[in-house]
This record gives sequence, C-alpha cells and structure tokens, in this order.
Amino acid sequence: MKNVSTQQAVIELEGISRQFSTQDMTTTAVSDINLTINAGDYVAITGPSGCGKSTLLSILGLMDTPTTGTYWLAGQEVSGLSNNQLAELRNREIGFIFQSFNLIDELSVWENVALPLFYSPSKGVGAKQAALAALDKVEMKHRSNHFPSQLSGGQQQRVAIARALVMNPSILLIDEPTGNLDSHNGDIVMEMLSELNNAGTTLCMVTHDSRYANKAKRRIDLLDGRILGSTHRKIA
Ligand SMILES: Nc1ncnc2c1ncn2[C@@H]1O[C@H](COP(=O)(O)OP(=O)(O)OP(=O)(O)O)[C@@H](O)[C@H]1O
Repeated sequence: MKNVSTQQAVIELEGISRQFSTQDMTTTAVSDINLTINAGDYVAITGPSGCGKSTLLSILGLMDTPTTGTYWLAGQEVSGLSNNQLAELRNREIGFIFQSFNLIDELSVWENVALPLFYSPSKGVGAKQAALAALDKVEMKHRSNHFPSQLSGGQQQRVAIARALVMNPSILLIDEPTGNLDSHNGDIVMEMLSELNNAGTTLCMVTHDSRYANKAKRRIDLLDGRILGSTHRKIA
C-alpha cells in the first residue's frame, strides 16, 4: 500500500507508457503519463482519434497492462497482481459505463442493476434494495419493473449508470457515454453525471467531444499518447 499522504488519491499513474509491438513495428499508444485522480474529482480525458484515450482507459480499468510505469488504484500498486486479484480489485473499486449500454434484454431494470451484486461476496443478499437505491440516484426508480426495450436510449444509459454505482465503487470509468445518444438525451446523461459528481462520486470520462469534456472539473488533453495540458474548469 502507498503511504498516508496519498490517502485521497483513487488513481495514481507515474510514467505510464504502453507500446504495441509486432515483429517489424512498435506503436507507442501512450507515453509517460503522470496523473492523479483524487476522491471527488471529475476528470475528462480528451483528444483526437488515435491519441491514446482507449488505451489509457483500458489501463485504468485494469484491462490492459502498461509496458512501463507504476499504477496505484485505491492505494494498491497493481503490477504483479494475479488475474484473480485484478478482477477482485476491479469489481470492488471500479464502475464502468460504456458507449453501448450493455443491458440484458431479458432482465428487468432492477434485475440488470442488481446483477453485479450476485457476483460479489454478498452473493445477492439485499440486492433488490441496493438496486432500487442506485436507480433512485439516476431518477429511474419508477421504471424498475420495465425492461430495457421499453426505455429510451437516455434512460437505458441512466440504468447502466445505476448498475455501475450499485457496488459503491471508488471511481466510475466512463467511455464516450453519449456516443449512442441524440444530443437531447446526451445532455440529460451529462447533467446526471455532473449531479452524481456534486454528490461525491469520483468520475473519469473519456470523450472526443470537447463540449462534453468541458463539463468536467478537470480536462486532460492527449495528443500522440502524451498529456498536452490540463485545464481546471472555472466554477462560477
Ligand atoms: N492492439 C494494438 N496494436 C497496435 N496498435 C494499437 C493497438 N491498440 C491501439 N493501438 C494504437 O495506439 C494508438 C492509440 O490508440 P487508441 O485506441 O488508444 O486511441 P483513441 O484516442 O482511443 O482513438 P479513438 O478516439 O479513435 O477511439 C493508435 O495509434 C492505435 O493505432
């Protein structure tokens, strides 16, 4: 574990690089990334196609391993952990939200949200109550017995956000949350994310959309795999 001075850091990256090598070519997807995300932060990682956003998010989500550098998640240095330990850490600390909502059509809204709890140590005890509480946070409790096909795209994404929240993770990693939504529903989902952050949820979002990146408290601009700059949003 890291020392106490970094207690508030949910994510810390030091000198993270990721290269992809084939026999005759090496591509550097991200290079020398240093980044700290503290509890309560709302960070947007943005930049043009191919700048390394997905690679960085995969590393943050423990789905890919950096070639060099050190990553601490919730104070735990992740290199050297077994696949089982990584899965356990991921389930405990991270909630994922993707562009596609990935809801299961055959399950009701609350069952979709409750599903991660059946794979957790609690084995589903208290799952319905927890699912309804998470749905309440995204103003979808009134649709708990509906099925995904009966919801709008924006509502489905809000259910997916509730599913990401239900395990009470340290951070939500969000990949292009409005990619499958029209601008009206996209705006509603972005508003919901801001409200969750105002209520204390830590967010890290990847988006190529500058307008949405500017909704975050801190915007990290990537170019050619490197951090070009970091901007803090001025709070009016
Ligand atoms: N598995 C891989 N093998 C080789 N090169 C890869 C691999 N994955 C990514 N890259 C390269 O790394 C760079 C960064 O890719 P990445 O997908 O992270 O960018 P991105 O910013 O997410 O792009 P987009 O917005 O288009 O999804 C690109 O040049 C890409 O071609």
